[in-house]
Amino acid sequence: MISRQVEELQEAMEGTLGKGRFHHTVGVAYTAAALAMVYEVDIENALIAGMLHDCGKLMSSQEMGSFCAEHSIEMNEIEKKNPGLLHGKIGAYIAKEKYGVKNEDVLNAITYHTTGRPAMSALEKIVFIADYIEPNREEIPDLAQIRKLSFEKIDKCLRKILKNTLSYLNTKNLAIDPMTQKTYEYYKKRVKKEEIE
Ligand SMILES: Nc1ncnc2c1ncn2[C@@H]1O[C@H](COP(=O)(O)OP(=O)(O)O)[C@@H](O)[C@H]1O
Repeated sequence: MISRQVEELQEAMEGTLGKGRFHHTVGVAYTAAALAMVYEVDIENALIAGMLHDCGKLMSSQEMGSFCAEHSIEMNEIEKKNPGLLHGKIGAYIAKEKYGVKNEDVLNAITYHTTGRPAMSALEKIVFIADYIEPNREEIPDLAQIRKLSFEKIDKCLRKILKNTLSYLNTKNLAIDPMTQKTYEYYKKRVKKEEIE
């Protein structure tokens, strides 16, 4: 059963996000819940993290920079150059301060949903993947294969998503957060190790 908290968060997101982003958000929340069933993660936490993952996206790049400065949220050089990357950190701040989320794993899943990070928790992996594969996503290379893989071999799926994301980002003229490359290297090694064992 969907909790009152999840219901309220969904209503709050419907009232604040644009229609497209709201549909994406609900897609992420329920895809994260389905992955949580497979990987034995708390379903409620997956729904909450999914519902709130983009709640930090309601501002312009300039506003993101000022928001972080005002609320003492640390910004690295890449984030200063490409403030859109800050929406994860800002989202986690809003999730905690406005929506009362206390669970650190949920807050980390929101913080790292765009870049990932090495050695992610199961919930962090699930939200990162759900953001990429949810049903409203279109026109991503190998998406059908990645969707299938996400329910079968989670680290292999992460490796594939990170590789595709890096290829895609290299075609764009923007500052790439090196965390994505680090995360890719980490999961490449991990999958290799799993294959040997
Ligand atoms: N390492 C990175 N460096 C710079 N931009 C990135 C990086 N990873 C993802 N992005 C870009 O950040 C934007 C937001 O991504 P994401 O948070 O996954 O989207 P969503 O709004 O669907 O949650 C996308 O345009 C994506 O291509």
